[in-house]
Amino acid sequence: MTVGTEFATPDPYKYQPGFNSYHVTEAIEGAVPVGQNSPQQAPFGLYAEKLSGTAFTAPRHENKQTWVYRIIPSASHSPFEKVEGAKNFNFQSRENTFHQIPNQIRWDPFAMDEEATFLEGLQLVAGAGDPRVKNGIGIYVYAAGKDMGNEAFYNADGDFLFVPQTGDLDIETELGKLYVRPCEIVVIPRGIRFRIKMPSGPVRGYILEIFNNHFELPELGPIGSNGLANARDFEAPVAAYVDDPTPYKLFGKFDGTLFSAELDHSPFDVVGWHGVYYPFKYDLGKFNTIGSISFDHPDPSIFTVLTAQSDHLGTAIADFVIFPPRWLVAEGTFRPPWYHRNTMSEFMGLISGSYDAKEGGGFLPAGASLHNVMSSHGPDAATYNKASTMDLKPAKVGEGSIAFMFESCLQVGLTDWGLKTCEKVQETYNQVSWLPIKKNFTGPAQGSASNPVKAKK
Ligand SMILES: O=C(O)Cc1cc(O)ccc1O
Ligand SMILES: [Fe+2]
Repeated sequence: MTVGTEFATPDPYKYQPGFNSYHVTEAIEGAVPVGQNSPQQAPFGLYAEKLSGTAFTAPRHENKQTWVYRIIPSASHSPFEKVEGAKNFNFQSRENTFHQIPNQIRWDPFAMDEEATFLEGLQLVAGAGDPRVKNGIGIYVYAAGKDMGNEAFYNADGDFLFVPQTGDLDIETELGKLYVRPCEIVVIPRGIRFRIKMPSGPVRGYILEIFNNHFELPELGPIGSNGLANARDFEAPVAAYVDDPTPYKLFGKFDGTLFSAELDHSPFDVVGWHGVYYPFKYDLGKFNTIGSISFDHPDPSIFTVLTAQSDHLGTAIADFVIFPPRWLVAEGTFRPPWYHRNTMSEFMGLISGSYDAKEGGGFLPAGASLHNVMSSHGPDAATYNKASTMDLKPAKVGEGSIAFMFESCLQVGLTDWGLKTCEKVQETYNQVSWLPIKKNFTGPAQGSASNPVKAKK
């Protein structure tokens, strides 16, 4: 058995381990002042700057902030101007209305776009809520083939959780560098400036954006003090800076609208930092999967990697859930997911392989599905037929596969791009999956001798 994903490309960067850990990191020894945050003059002529990810007054266990020591303050840029008519941008702005549809939706694999930079190839597929009141989510796909060059981006609306499906992301952030491959995820919290290069060729993947709070590890309850995604396996970057007078264009997403400003230097000029507000990555291959070792199919919450809570304890604005390779041993049990309707909405994607509830095909790597609030779904006919008659020996499912779900308490709407422009929606998803399911009922016919109650017409 291997733990962690084996990658073809070695990771060129160093990291600091831990989830929500307090980190201190210096690219030049002594860049972070000793004993105080804001001395009259910071070391090496650096500027001290605070980056707040929660209200100043947030309780200690929630409080997230970082002090950065940088060459030029981040405020040194030209005024922001709205970007008009840019390629592809269809963010969650006031002008964008969603299509609210109760039907089950499934998409063929989203297209690659080798001509686009990450920002040009970022498409909002679905979303809910409003960034202005910090309540809601965005679900994106990205497809790109060009490095961002001297362009950087920050998102004022929320945190981004990237799920790469094709190609490696080399991400330069203010707080250091992260190299992220398919089967790894990366979170870039609100406000942190970054740019993306793609050293292994064109990239494609999914992004979950949350307007509320931040991602946390789920509670473990009776599981105990270890299991699922372990804190030690999350990795934060170490400080890395460039002292570079090349002009940069800084893009900002603010209320779903894209703005840009000019800088006369690199925004990646932080020489040292300390705090708990930083980007981080995680290898999904390190997830410690837990499941039923007696009978019945458990709720998928046992597969939660990260959760972003709403203000209602236990109800997530968005959970990030994975379905990794695992053993199924439950006895006397229909092992795939049950048929169900859920008060939460379920957006699913596939990084590689196949998914055990869709033996009939059609849910493909780089594709997706959406089962909205109370939209009925579950195994397709082929899956039911197989799983209801199979010999229940212990079996490994999902070998070489990894599916995931963004599960939200919010009803999710589709953008024009997600419903039409992408041209990937499968018109017959519902018909091919569930209409072929046969009636197996073996009870006595109504009105017969053993069941004299007549059916009311
Ligand atoms: O619908 C799905 O495929 C996702 C899912 C998986 C599971 O094991 C139980 C419930 C659920 O919604
Ligand atoms: Fe489901």
